[in-house]
Amino acid sequence: MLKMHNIRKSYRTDTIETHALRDFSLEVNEGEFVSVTGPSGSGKTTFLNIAGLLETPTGGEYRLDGEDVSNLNDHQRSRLRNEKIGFIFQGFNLIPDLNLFDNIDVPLRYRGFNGKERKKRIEKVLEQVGLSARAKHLPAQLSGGQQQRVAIARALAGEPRFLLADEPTGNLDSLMARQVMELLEFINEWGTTIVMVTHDPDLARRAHRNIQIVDGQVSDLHRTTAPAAAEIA
Ligand SMILES: Nc1ncnc2c1ncn2[C@@H]1O[C@H](COP(=O)(O)OP(=O)(O)OP(=O)(O)O)[C@@H](O)[C@H]1O
Repeated sequence: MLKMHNIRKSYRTDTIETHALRDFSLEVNEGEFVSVTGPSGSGKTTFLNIAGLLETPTGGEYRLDGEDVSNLNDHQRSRLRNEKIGFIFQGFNLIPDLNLFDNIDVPLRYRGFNGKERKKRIEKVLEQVGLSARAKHLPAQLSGGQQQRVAIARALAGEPRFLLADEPTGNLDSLMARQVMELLEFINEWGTTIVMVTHDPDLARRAHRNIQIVDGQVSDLHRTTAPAAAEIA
């Protein structure tokens, strides 16, 4: 599903060039749940941003569903991103003035779904994350864990095949973190491929596979259980 070969990403400022990713190669199969760990500054977010087509690599090849997406223009990348990829961030990124229903509605409007289709999708995902009764609440009226579940619902409403999560439990206490992790595991069982960056070793171990990034490279591939892709095939 995701195949990166010798990806490089450098950031250049006036005085210094930082090599955030160096000869970074990785394959993620359809249906897998992959956790990504590594020291601060090792390139985890850079990898996720390239995987999610938010940034372009400086070099190397990236194939998504068999299509070479290494050199797409902004318009092509945002079209593919909207079609295939959902994002979850540490800070939830909800719009404070909009209730839950309307927060989830924003990307669906952008995608051009009609009102009936949007309502159907929003009700479905709110039910999936257990927050149907809260549709008219504002984000500030929810706990951190509930806000993250809304952010997950918003990502799911677009029915992405691929969900990218950057420290999704970083702002949560351990109970809420576990609940969010359980929700991600359910979503993965329903068929969505997940790549999750985390600093939490317990959560990282619960994925099918953990990848460590050190100095911009994959340092170790360690499979903890059989991949979901093999179960699906
Ligand atoms: N926009 C940018 N401009 C310049 N340097 C950058 C930029 N984004 C990232 N970097 C550098 O690239 C390297 C990798 O950063 P990245 O954010 O991917 O690390 P990370 O593993 O996600 O770190 P953390 O765990 O602290 O979030 C770091 O040295 C960082 O300073």
